This record gives sequence, structure tokens and C-alpha cells, in this order.
Amino acid sequence: MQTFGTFLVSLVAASSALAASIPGTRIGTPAGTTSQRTNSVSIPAIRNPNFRAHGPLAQAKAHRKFGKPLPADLERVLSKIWSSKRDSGSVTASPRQQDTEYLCPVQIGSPAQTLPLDFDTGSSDLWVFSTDTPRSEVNGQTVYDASSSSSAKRLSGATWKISYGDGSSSSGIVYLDTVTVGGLTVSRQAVEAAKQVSSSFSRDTSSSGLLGLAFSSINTVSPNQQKTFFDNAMPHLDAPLFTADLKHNADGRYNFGYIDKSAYTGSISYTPVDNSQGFWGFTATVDGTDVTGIADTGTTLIYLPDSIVTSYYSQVSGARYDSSNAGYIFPCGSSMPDFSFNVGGGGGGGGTVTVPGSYVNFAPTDQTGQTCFGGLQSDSSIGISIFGDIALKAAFVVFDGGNKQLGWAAK
Ligand SMILES: O=C(c1ccc(-c2ccco2)nc1O)N(Cc1ccccn1)C1CC1
Repeated sequence: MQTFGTFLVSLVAASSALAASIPGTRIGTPAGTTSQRTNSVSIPAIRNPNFRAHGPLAQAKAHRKFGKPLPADLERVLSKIWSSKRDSGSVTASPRQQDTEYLCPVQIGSPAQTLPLDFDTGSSDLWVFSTDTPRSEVNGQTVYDASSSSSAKRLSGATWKISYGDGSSSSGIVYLDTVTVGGLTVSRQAVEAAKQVSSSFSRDTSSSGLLGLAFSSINTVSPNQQKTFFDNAMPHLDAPLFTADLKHNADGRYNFGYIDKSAYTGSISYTPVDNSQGFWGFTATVDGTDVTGIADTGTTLIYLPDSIVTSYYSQVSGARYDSSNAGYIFPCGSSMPDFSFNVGGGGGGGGTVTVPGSYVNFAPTDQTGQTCFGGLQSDSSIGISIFGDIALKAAFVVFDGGNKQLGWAAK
């Protein structure tokens, strides 16, 4: 963190260094220059084209020059200049195929190439379909072409490979390039170009890749692990956080660096994050039972322990576990109970997130529309509880990387 004193010193040093770099400007007596009068020289005084006039800074410089303390109001003005960072970003998250995934436009390279990416708080690789992806695996997706970006630099020798819990996978090579999300720019961001994608990615024609927002500790680039977009941006943000405001069948929004007070109701309940597995891990309480899981925008459904799931569906007549669908199904006409969980329970009672029953009626199992598949399923085959989009779209969620906490609010 630069103190004001060092700032002034660096300002003076810079201006003299700068003067030295402007052609025709010299510091000190130029060697070998003589004139008619003995021992006199003429020095050009070049205006510094990069100097930005700034009243308070000029005031401070004068006070410093004569060793005078800065008046309180001047101190306040200057500390504000130096304490407030200036970056933030805001991007629309558009739902695809009945909220199965949410895609956000991301600018990569110079000139900018805009790709729709799936923002995934459950993984930490920014990977894209690219001109390196076999034509047979590209099915209408917009691809990244590093060769037409003047700011792209191949990260020599680097490779990546990731496999997701749903059985999908991708792998490839790495470039560093400029990436902008909602007006927030990171230069030299690792952009992982796919040389192979599995069939479920090839079939998903609307998504050009993923932008990982979990912790950089699980980024798969080798031999030198790379940072996520958020990790690279965090030091420049007004606040070290991003928020997810996903919606049912409507555009939502990711904001970086600030909390939009108009986006939620009531107060935000915070709970500590356990990032030991690289995820946004937290503990919620469901019907008095503590559940430790992760907040994962990249997973569509909610996956919780059997006991909670069976208890929920016991309220719905005709609901049952169906092995051919590998999940709980029920008559589509059922009116589903709301599903609530408490966050930040502690002494203050924390806050309750209520997932409307209509969100749990996720989708028909077939064209007949007779039976429907539940948005709440068992985590027994996964090994980790996941609060996916069905839960996240019922709340305004603060992913606070600076304080390693998750904030949940109603909306
Ligand atoms: O898909 C993943 C997932 C994401 C990232 C990684 C990974 C490996 C190496 C770096 O990241 N591995 C995953 O498996 N889900 C969600 C999920 C959904 C369904 C079943 C299992 N899991 C991780 C967040 C929990």
C-alpha cells in the first residue's frame, strides 16, 4: 500500500526521471556546452506532457516542501484518493434451456472477441472453444482465435485438463490475453484454449466455455497453476467480492467489486467459507440439521444428504425415487412445498433462504409431461452437497473473497 509520503517522493522522482526521458531536456549542467558569457548555460524548460494538474496534490506538495503538516481536510481528500480503488464490473447472466445454465458475454483479446461463457463458482479454469478445437467437436459455438489477437501470448509448455462431476471433460493449451467482464479488465489472464471437449460440451451449442470463479488452488493448468479472473481482478476492485443474482427464466447479473443494494430485500446474512477443497464451502441448517456444502453456479440442481431429500419428498404424494431417471420424480401437477435453509444461524438467527416449490418442479421426464424430475436430489453418488442454481436463483449471493465469507439475502 503506497503511503502519501512515498507517493510524493515517487512523484518528484518520476517527474525528474520523466524530464530526463524527454528529448532535449537535461538535468544538471550539460557537458561541453559553452556560451559568450563565461560560466553560464541555457537550459530548456519543457512542460511535462504527462503532468495532470491536481489542486489537492499541488497543495500537499507545497506543504511538504516547507515542512508544514497537512490540514485535516486536505488529509481527508488525499486519503480518499489513495484508499479508493476504482474497478468494478457488471454483466448479464442469461438462462439457457429452462435455467440449466447461465451464460455471460466475455470479451477476450484485441480487438475484442466476445464469447458467451458459463460462470462457474464450482471450478477455477477459464477455458474456451478455440481455433485449436477439432472442427468435429465444434457445433456452432463461437470460438476464440488467439492468432487474431495482438495481445495474445502463448504460455509456452502449459497445458490443462479438467473433468467435471457430470462426466464431462475438456483439455488443451494456454494463452495469456486481455479479458473483460462487464467493463472490468484483466490483462494477462490465462485463457485456456480447448484442443479436446467431451460430447456434452460439443452438444451445448450456446456455450463457448467456462469462466471459473472457485479458488485458484484447483486451477488445472500445469506446470504453473494460473489464477482465476476474479483472483486477478480482486486487488483492483473497490471491494474484494462478486455477487450472483441468478433468476428463474429471466436474465440475472454478476457484479464485481460492489454490492447493489437495490438487488435484494432485507439484510444479508454472512457465513464463513471453507475453501480447503478449492470451493465456496459453507454450512447451512435445514430443518435443524447442519448441512455442509458448496455454492456452485455451474451445477443446475441442489444435491443434499438422503435424509433431507427423502423427508422433503415425503410431503408430495406420488413422489418416489425412480432408478430409470436416477432421481426423485413426481406427478407434474403436484404443488411442491417450498424448500428453506438457514444461513449464518449463529446467535443472531441468521437468514432464511426460501426456494419456491415451483423451482423444485424442475422439468418433465419425457414428452408426455406426466412425471416431473425434482430440482432437489440426493448427494449420495457425488460425495459433496451442492447448492446449485435451483437454490442460488432464490437468493442474492455475495461471494466475498477478501473476508472468505458467503452472504445470502432474499430478493
Ligand atoms: O462438476 C464439478 C466439478 C468442478 C470442478 C472440478 C475440478 C477438478 C479439478 C479442478 O476442478 N471437478 C468437479 O467435479 N462439480 C459439481 C458436480 C456436479 C455433479 C457431480 C459432481 N460434481 C464440483 C463442484 C463440485
